[in-house]
Amino acid sequence: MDRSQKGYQGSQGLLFKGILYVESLWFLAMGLRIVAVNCLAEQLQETETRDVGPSKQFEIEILRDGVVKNDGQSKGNKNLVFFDKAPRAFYLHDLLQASAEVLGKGTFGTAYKATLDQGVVVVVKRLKDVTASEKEFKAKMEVVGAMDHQNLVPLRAYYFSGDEKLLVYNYMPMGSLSALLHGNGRAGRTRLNWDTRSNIALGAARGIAYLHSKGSRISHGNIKSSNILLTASHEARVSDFGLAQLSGPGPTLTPSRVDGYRAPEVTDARQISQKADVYSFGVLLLELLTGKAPAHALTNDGVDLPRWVQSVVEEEWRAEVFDLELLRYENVEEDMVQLLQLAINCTAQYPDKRPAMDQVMSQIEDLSSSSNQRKTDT
Ligand SMILES: Nc1ncnc2c1ncn2[C@@H]1O[C@H](COP(=O)(O)OP(=O)(O)OP(=O)(O)O)[C@@H](O)[C@H]1O
Repeated sequence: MDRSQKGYQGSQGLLFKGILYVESLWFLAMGLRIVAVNCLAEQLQETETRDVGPSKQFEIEILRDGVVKNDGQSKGNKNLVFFDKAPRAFYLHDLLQASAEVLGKGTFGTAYKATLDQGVVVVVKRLKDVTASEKEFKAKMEVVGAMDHQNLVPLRAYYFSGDEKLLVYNYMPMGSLSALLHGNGRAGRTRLNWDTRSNIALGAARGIAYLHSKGSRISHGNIKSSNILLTASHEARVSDFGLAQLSGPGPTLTPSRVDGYRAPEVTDARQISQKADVYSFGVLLLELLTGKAPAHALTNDGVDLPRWVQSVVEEEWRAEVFDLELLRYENVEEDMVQLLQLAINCTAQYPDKRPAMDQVMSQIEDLSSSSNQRKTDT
Protein backbone atom coordinates (compact mmCIF):
# COMPACT_ATOMS: atom_id res chain seq x y z
CA MET A 1 0.00 0.00 0.00
CA ASP A 2 1.26 3.38 -0.95
CA ARG A 3 1.87 6.27 1.42
CA SER A 4 -0.77 8.24 -0.44
CA GLN A 5 -3.26 5.38 -0.20
CA LYS A 6 -2.97 4.69 3.48
CA GLY A 7 -2.34 8.16 4.76
CA TYR A 8 1.36 8.74 5.05
CA GLN A 9 2.06 9.77 8.56
CA GLY A 10 4.69 12.39 7.97
CA SER A 11 8.16 12.51 9.37
CA GLN A 12 7.69 12.91 13.06
CA GLY A 13 11.25 12.50 14.29
CA LEU A 14 11.14 10.14 17.22
CA LEU A 15 13.52 8.16 19.32
CA PHE A 16 13.24 4.53 18.41
CA LYS A 17 14.10 3.73 21.95
CA GLY A 18 10.72 5.18 22.91
CA ILE A 19 9.31 1.99 21.35
CA LEU A 20 10.17 0.36 24.61
CA TYR A 21 7.82 2.60 26.48
CA VAL A 22 4.45 2.32 24.86
CA GLU A 23 2.10 -0.48 24.00
CA SER A 24 2.69 -0.18 20.29
CA LEU A 25 5.30 1.12 17.88
CA TRP A 26 2.53 2.79 15.93
CA PHE A 27 1.36 5.05 18.71
CA LEU A 28 4.93 5.85 19.50
CA ALA A 29 5.70 6.84 15.96
CA MET A 30 2.68 9.11 16.01
CA GLY A 31 4.60 11.14 18.52
CA LEU A 32 2.44 10.44 21.53
CA ARG A 33 5.24 9.74 24.01
CA ILE A 34 9.01 9.98 24.15
CA VAL A 35 10.91 8.76 27.16
CA ALA A 36 14.60 8.57 27.95
CA VAL A 37 15.89 5.01 27.77
CA ASN A 38 17.54 4.96 31.17
CA CYS A 39 14.36 5.95 32.85
CA LEU A 40 12.50 3.40 30.80
CA ALA A 41 15.02 0.71 31.54
CA GLU A 42 14.55 1.26 35.23
CA GLN A 43 10.80 1.11 34.89
CA LEU A 44 10.88 -2.06 32.86
CA GLN A 45 13.37 -3.68 35.17
CA GLU A 46 10.87 -3.16 37.91
CA THR A 47 7.98 -4.35 35.78
CA GLU A 48 9.81 -7.53 34.91
CA THR A 49 9.30 -8.98 38.36
CA ARG A 50 5.58 -8.33 38.17
CA ASP A 51 2.98 -10.16 36.22
CA VAL A 52 3.12 -8.61 32.79
CA GLY A 53 0.91 -8.96 29.74
CA PRO A 54 2.18 -10.24 26.40
CA SER A 55 2.63 -6.75 24.99
CA LYS A 56 5.24 -5.97 27.61
CA GLN A 57 7.11 -9.20 27.05
CA PHE A 58 8.94 -7.92 24.00
CA GLU A 59 9.99 -4.79 25.82
CA ILE A 60 11.49 -6.83 28.59
CA GLU A 61 13.39 -9.05 26.17
CA ILE A 62 14.73 -5.98 24.44
CA LEU A 63 15.69 -4.53 27.75
CA ARG A 64 17.66 -7.65 28.60
CA ASP A 65 19.54 -7.34 25.32
CA GLY A 66 20.22 -3.70 25.93
CA VAL A 67 21.42 -4.26 29.46
CA VAL A 68 23.75 -7.04 28.44
CA LYS A 69 25.18 -4.85 25.68
CA ASN A 70 25.77 -2.05 28.15
CA ASP A 71 27.70 -4.49 30.27
CA GLY A 72 30.06 -4.82 27.34
CA GLN A 73 28.96 -8.25 26.16
CA SER A 74 27.53 -8.94 22.77
CA LYS A 75 25.85 -12.27 23.36
CA GLY A 76 22.72 -10.57 24.63
CA ASN A 77 22.05 -9.37 21.10
CA LYS A 78 21.94 -12.85 19.66
CA ASN A 79 18.33 -12.42 18.61
CA LEU A 80 19.07 -9.94 15.84
CA VAL A 81 20.18 -12.37 13.14
CA PHE A 82 22.33 -11.08 10.27
CA PHE A 83 23.17 -13.00 7.11
CA ASP A 84 26.60 -13.95 5.79
CA LYS A 85 26.33 -11.59 2.82
CA ALA A 86 25.60 -8.65 5.19
CA PRO A 87 27.77 -8.94 8.30
CA ARG A 88 26.57 -7.51 11.60
CA ALA A 89 26.86 -3.73 11.48
CA PHE A 90 24.95 -2.93 14.67
CA TYR A 91 23.18 -4.51 17.58
CA LEU A 92 19.51 -4.63 18.47
CA HIS A 93 20.20 -2.18 21.23
CA ASP A 94 21.65 0.33 18.72
CA LEU A 95 18.67 -0.14 16.46
CA LEU A 96 16.20 0.50 19.24
CA GLN A 97 17.97 3.72 20.13
CA ALA A 98 17.92 5.00 16.57
CA SER A 99 15.73 7.94 15.64
CA ALA A 100 12.78 6.67 13.67
CA GLU A 101 9.85 7.71 11.54
CA VAL A 102 6.90 5.81 10.14
CA LEU A 103 7.09 5.14 6.41
CA GLY A 104 3.73 3.47 6.15
CA LYS A 105 1.45 0.64 7.17
CA GLY A 106 1.29 -2.27 4.77
CA THR A 107 -0.39 -5.63 4.48
CA PHE A 108 2.10 -7.34 6.75
CA GLY A 109 2.77 -4.62 9.31
CA THR A 110 4.31 -1.18 9.74
CA ALA A 111 7.56 0.04 8.17
CA TYR A 112 9.88 2.49 9.97
CA LYS A 113 12.91 4.35 8.73
CA ALA A 114 15.57 4.17 11.45
CA THR A 115 18.74 6.29 11.53
CA LEU A 116 21.43 4.83 13.73
CA ASP A 117 24.11 6.82 15.50
CA GLN A 118 26.76 5.75 12.99
CA GLY A 119 24.68 7.36 10.23
CA VAL A 120 23.51 3.98 8.94
CA VAL A 121 19.92 4.19 7.71
CA VAL A 122 17.73 1.10 7.56
CA VAL A 123 14.08 0.18 7.28
CA VAL A 124 12.57 -1.90 10.07
CA LYS A 125 9.37 -3.78 9.34
CA ARG A 126 7.34 -4.87 12.33
CA LEU A 127 5.31 -7.84 11.12
CA LYS A 128 1.80 -8.44 12.37
CA ASP A 129 -0.29 -11.61 12.41
CA VAL A 130 2.62 -13.98 11.92
CA THR A 131 1.34 -17.50 12.39
CA ALA A 132 4.51 -19.35 11.36
CA SER A 133 6.31 -21.17 14.16
CA GLU A 134 9.81 -20.02 15.09
CA LYS A 135 11.27 -22.90 13.11
CA GLU A 136 9.19 -22.10 10.02
CA PHE A 137 9.93 -18.39 10.34
CA LYS A 138 13.67 -18.91 10.60
CA ALA A 139 13.68 -21.36 7.70
CA LYS A 140 11.82 -18.83 5.56
CA MET A 141 14.17 -16.02 6.57
CA GLU A 142 17.17 -18.14 5.60
CA VAL A 143 15.67 -18.54 2.12
CA VAL A 144 14.88 -14.84 1.84
CA GLY A 145 18.27 -13.82 3.26
CA ALA A 146 20.12 -16.01 0.76
CA MET A 147 18.65 -14.15 -2.22
CA ASP A 148 21.29 -11.97 -3.74
CA HIS A 149 20.60 -9.96 -6.89
CA GLN A 150 21.15 -6.34 -7.85
CA ASN A 151 17.43 -5.83 -8.51
CA LEU A 152 16.31 -7.02 -5.06
CA VAL A 153 16.27 -5.08 -1.77
CA PRO A 154 18.38 -7.32 0.46
CA LEU A 155 17.10 -8.45 3.83
CA ARG A 156 19.92 -7.57 6.22
CA ALA A 157 18.69 -9.06 9.47
CA TYR A 158 15.68 -10.28 11.39
CA TYR A 159 14.50 -10.58 14.97
CA PHE A 160 12.11 -13.22 16.25
CA SER A 161 10.53 -13.42 19.68
CA GLY A 162 7.17 -14.63 20.96
CA ASP A 163 5.40 -11.34 20.31
CA GLU A 164 7.64 -9.50 17.94
CA LYS A 165 9.02 -10.20 14.50
CA LEU A 166 11.19 -7.50 12.97
CA LEU A 167 12.86 -7.41 9.56
CA VAL A 168 15.71 -5.03 8.72
CA TYR A 169 16.31 -3.87 5.14
CA ASN A 170 18.52 -1.31 3.45
CA TYR A 171 16.80 2.06 3.14
CA MET A 172 16.10 3.17 -0.43
CA PRO A 173 16.11 6.98 -0.40
CA MET A 174 14.14 7.50 -3.62
CA GLY A 175 11.16 5.60 -2.20
CA SER A 176 8.78 3.53 -4.26
CA LEU A 177 7.62 3.55 -7.86
CA SER A 178 4.10 4.05 -6.54
CA ALA A 179 5.04 7.26 -4.73
CA LEU A 180 6.83 8.59 -7.82
CA LEU A 181 4.11 7.69 -10.31
CA HIS A 182 1.13 8.77 -8.27
CA GLY A 183 2.61 11.24 -5.81
CA ASN A 184 2.13 11.01 -2.07
CA GLY A 185 0.91 13.22 0.74
CA ARG A 186 3.85 15.60 0.49
CA ALA A 187 4.88 15.57 -3.11
CA GLY A 188 3.10 15.42 -6.42
CA ARG A 189 3.88 13.02 -9.25
CA THR A 190 7.42 12.88 -10.53
CA ARG A 191 7.77 13.02 -14.29
CA LEU A 192 9.05 9.66 -15.41
CA ASN A 193 10.02 9.50 -19.06
CA TRP A 194 9.74 6.42 -21.25
CA ASP A 195 13.39 5.37 -20.91
CA THR A 196 13.13 5.49 -17.11
CA ARG A 197 9.87 3.54 -17.09
CA SER A 198 11.10 0.84 -19.44
CA ASN A 199 14.31 0.55 -17.42
CA ILE A 200 12.29 0.14 -14.23
CA ALA A 201 10.21 -2.56 -15.95
CA LEU A 202 13.39 -4.35 -16.99
CA GLY A 203 15.02 -4.16 -13.53
CA ALA A 204 11.87 -5.39 -11.79
CA ALA A 205 11.50 -8.23 -14.33
CA ARG A 206 15.11 -9.28 -13.69
CA GLY A 207 14.63 -9.27 -9.92
CA ILE A 208 11.47 -11.38 -10.12
CA ALA A 209 12.93 -13.75 -12.75
CA TYR A 210 15.91 -14.28 -10.43
CA LEU A 211 13.57 -15.27 -7.58
CA HIS A 212 11.69 -17.67 -9.86
CA SER A 213 14.97 -19.19 -11.05
CA LYS A 214 15.67 -20.34 -7.49
CA GLY A 215 12.99 -23.04 -7.59
CA SER A 216 9.51 -23.64 -8.93
CA ARG A 217 8.02 -23.23 -5.44
CA ILE A 218 9.59 -19.80 -4.95
CA SER A 219 7.46 -16.81 -5.81
CA HIS A 220 7.19 -13.24 -4.56
CA GLY A 221 3.51 -13.13 -3.69
CA ASN A 222 3.03 -9.37 -3.41
CA ILE A 223 4.27 -7.59 -6.51
CA LYS A 224 3.01 -4.04 -6.71
CA SER A 225 4.41 -0.58 -7.29
CA SER A 226 4.94 0.22 -3.59
CA ASN A 227 7.21 -2.82 -3.47
CA ILE A 228 9.33 -1.61 -6.37
CA LEU A 229 11.84 0.70 -4.74
CA LEU A 230 14.22 2.93 -6.64
CA THR A 231 17.87 3.93 -6.40
CA ALA A 232 19.02 7.49 -7.01
CA SER A 233 19.51 6.60 -10.69
CA HIS A 234 16.01 5.08 -10.85
CA GLU A 235 17.18 1.48 -10.95
CA ALA A 236 14.45 -0.86 -9.69
CA ARG A 237 14.84 -2.98 -6.56
CA VAL A 238 12.07 -5.45 -5.69
CA SER A 239 11.25 -5.61 -1.98
CA ASP A 240 8.99 -7.58 0.40
CA PHE A 241 9.75 -10.98 -1.05
CA GLY A 242 8.61 -14.00 0.97
CA LEU A 243 6.30 -12.39 3.53
CA ALA A 244 2.95 -13.64 2.22
CA GLN A 245 3.38 -17.18 3.59
CA LEU A 246 4.28 -16.10 7.12
CA SER A 247 0.87 -14.80 8.07
CA GLY A 248 -2.40 -16.52 8.76
CA PRO A 249 -5.31 -16.52 6.35
CA GLY A 250 -6.30 -12.96 5.65
CA PRO A 251 -9.79 -11.66 5.07
CA THR A 252 -11.50 -13.51 2.24
CA LEU A 253 -10.53 -11.88 -0.99
CA THR A 254 -13.40 -10.66 -3.10
CA PRO A 255 -13.63 -11.55 -6.78
CA SER A 256 -12.98 -7.90 -7.63
CA ARG A 257 -9.53 -8.31 -6.03
CA VAL A 258 -9.60 -4.92 -4.41
CA ASP A 259 -5.89 -4.36 -4.41
CA GLY A 260 -5.85 -4.54 -8.19
CA TYR A 261 -2.74 -6.71 -8.61
CA ARG A 262 -3.95 -10.10 -7.51
CA ALA A 263 -4.49 -12.81 -10.12
CA PRO A 264 -8.11 -14.00 -10.51
CA GLU A 265 -7.33 -17.54 -9.32
CA VAL A 266 -5.82 -16.33 -6.02
CA THR A 267 -8.43 -16.35 -3.28
CA ASP A 268 -6.07 -16.63 -0.30
CA ALA A 269 -3.08 -14.28 -0.13
CA ARG A 270 -0.87 -17.20 0.92
CA GLN A 271 -1.65 -19.26 -2.19
CA ILE A 272 1.10 -17.69 -4.18
CA SER A 273 2.50 -19.01 -7.44
CA GLN A 274 4.91 -17.91 -10.13
CA LYS A 275 2.07 -17.47 -12.63
CA ALA A 276 0.25 -15.27 -10.11
CA ASP A 277 3.45 -13.17 -9.88
CA VAL A 278 3.44 -12.86 -13.67
CA TYR A 279 -0.13 -11.55 -13.51
CA SER A 280 0.81 -8.97 -10.86
CA PHE A 281 3.85 -7.96 -12.88
CA GLY A 282 1.58 -7.49 -15.93
CA VAL A 283 -0.59 -5.13 -13.88
CA LEU A 284 2.57 -3.27 -12.85
CA LEU A 285 3.48 -2.87 -16.55
CA LEU A 286 -0.01 -1.51 -17.24
CA GLU A 287 0.47 0.93 -14.37
CA LEU A 288 3.76 2.14 -15.90
CA LEU A 289 2.11 2.53 -19.32
CA THR A 290 -1.18 4.11 -18.27
CA GLY A 291 -0.02 6.05 -15.20
CA LYS A 292 -3.15 4.73 -13.44
CA ALA A 293 -2.98 3.22 -9.95
CA PRO A 294 -4.53 -0.28 -10.15
CA ALA A 295 -6.08 0.03 -6.71
CA HIS A 296 -7.95 3.12 -7.86
CA ALA A 297 -8.73 1.85 -11.33
CA LEU A 298 -11.83 -0.10 -10.38
CA THR A 299 -14.84 1.57 -11.85
CA ASN A 300 -18.36 1.32 -10.49
CA ASP A 301 -18.86 -1.63 -12.81
CA GLY A 302 -16.00 -3.44 -11.12
CA VAL A 303 -13.74 -3.16 -14.17
CA ASP A 304 -10.13 -3.48 -13.14
CA LEU A 305 -7.09 -2.09 -14.96
CA PRO A 306 -6.34 -5.17 -17.12
CA ARG A 307 -9.95 -5.48 -18.28
CA TRP A 308 -10.23 -1.77 -18.93
CA VAL A 309 -7.06 -1.78 -21.04
CA GLN A 310 -8.24 -4.88 -22.88
CA SER A 311 -11.55 -3.28 -23.78
CA VAL A 312 -9.94 -0.06 -24.97
CA VAL A 313 -7.39 -1.93 -27.09
CA GLU A 314 -10.11 -4.10 -28.64
CA GLU A 315 -11.94 -0.97 -29.68
CA GLU A 316 -8.70 0.27 -31.24
CA TRP A 317 -8.42 3.35 -29.12
CA ARG A 318 -4.92 2.38 -28.19
CA ALA A 319 -3.67 5.94 -27.84
CA GLU A 320 -6.28 6.46 -25.10
CA VAL A 321 -4.54 3.91 -22.94
CA PHE A 322 -1.16 5.57 -22.54
CA ASP A 323 -0.21 8.05 -19.88
CA LEU A 324 -0.34 11.54 -21.43
CA GLU A 325 3.13 12.13 -20.10
CA LEU A 326 4.45 9.38 -22.40
CA LEU A 327 2.83 10.81 -25.50
CA ARG A 328 5.26 13.75 -25.30
CA TYR A 329 8.14 11.56 -26.45
CA GLU A 330 8.82 10.83 -30.10
CA ASN A 331 9.64 7.44 -31.63
CA VAL A 332 8.60 5.44 -28.60
CA GLU A 333 5.07 4.44 -29.54
CA GLU A 334 6.12 1.18 -31.14
CA ASP A 335 7.98 0.17 -27.97
CA MET A 336 5.03 1.19 -25.83
CA VAL A 337 2.64 -0.90 -27.94
CA GLN A 338 4.93 -3.94 -27.65
CA LEU A 339 5.17 -3.59 -23.90
CA LEU A 340 1.41 -3.15 -23.75
CA GLN A 341 0.93 -6.42 -25.63
CA LEU A 342 3.30 -8.16 -23.20
CA ALA A 343 1.36 -6.74 -20.26
CA ILE A 344 -1.88 -8.04 -21.76
CA ASN A 345 -0.33 -11.50 -22.18
CA CYS A 346 0.88 -11.46 -18.55
CA THR A 347 -2.60 -10.58 -17.29
CA ALA A 348 -4.34 -13.42 -19.15
CA GLN A 349 -7.26 -14.81 -17.17
CA TYR A 350 -5.90 -18.36 -17.06
CA PRO A 351 -2.46 -19.00 -15.52
CA ASP A 352 -1.43 -21.43 -18.29
CA LYS A 353 -1.87 -18.71 -20.89
CA ARG A 354 0.63 -16.42 -19.16
CA PRO A 355 4.30 -16.46 -20.15
CA ALA A 356 6.98 -17.52 -17.66
CA MET A 357 8.91 -14.74 -15.96
CA ASP A 358 12.19 -15.51 -17.75
CA GLN A 359 10.38 -15.13 -21.10
CA VAL A 360 8.90 -11.84 -19.92
CA MET A 361 12.36 -10.64 -18.92
CA SER A 362 13.89 -11.67 -22.28
CA GLN A 363 11.16 -9.86 -24.20
CA ILE A 364 11.75 -6.65 -22.25
CA GLU A 365 15.50 -7.04 -22.77
CA ASP A 366 14.98 -7.43 -26.53
CA LEU A 367 12.71 -4.42 -26.58
CA SER A 368 15.21 -2.38 -24.68
CA SER A 369 18.18 -3.32 -26.86
CA SER A 370 16.32 -2.66 -30.11
CA SER A 371 15.26 0.70 -28.75
CA ASN A 372 18.89 1.50 -27.83
CA GLN A 373 19.99 0.36 -31.27
CA ARG A 374 17.48 2.71 -32.93
CA LYS A 375 18.82 5.59 -30.86
CA THR A 376 22.38 4.82 -31.93
CA ASP A 377 21.31 4.67 -35.59
CA THR A 378 19.63 8.08 -35.55
N1 LIG B 1 13.58 -0.42 2.11
C1 LIG B 1 12.76 0.63 1.94
N2 LIG B 1 13.26 1.86 1.63
C2 LIG B 1 12.42 2.91 1.44
N3 LIG B 1 11.07 2.85 1.54
C3 LIG B 1 10.52 1.66 1.87
C4 LIG B 1 11.33 0.49 2.08
N4 LIG B 1 10.51 -0.54 2.38
C5 LIG B 1 9.26 -0.05 2.36
N5 LIG B 1 9.25 1.27 2.04
C6 LIG B 1 8.07 2.11 1.92
O1 LIG B 1 7.40 2.10 3.16
C7 LIG B 1 5.99 2.10 2.95
C8 LIG B 1 5.38 0.93 3.72
O2 LIG B 1 5.93 -0.27 3.16
P1 LIG B 1 5.30 -1.70 3.43
O3 LIG B 1 6.08 -2.66 2.60
O4 LIG B 1 5.19 -1.92 4.88
O5 LIG B 1 3.84 -1.57 2.87
P2 LIG B 1 3.34 -1.52 1.41
O6 LIG B 1 4.44 -1.78 0.42
O7 LIG B 1 2.62 -0.23 1.27
O8 LIG B 1 2.30 -2.71 1.39
P3 LIG B 1 2.63 -4.27 1.55
O9 LIG B 1 2.84 -4.56 2.98
O10 LIG B 1 1.43 -4.94 1.00
O11 LIG B 1 3.86 -4.55 0.74
C9 LIG B 1 5.77 2.02 1.46
O12 LIG B 1 5.54 3.33 0.96
C10 LIG B 1 7.08 1.51 0.91
O13 LIG B 1 7.31 1.94 -0.41
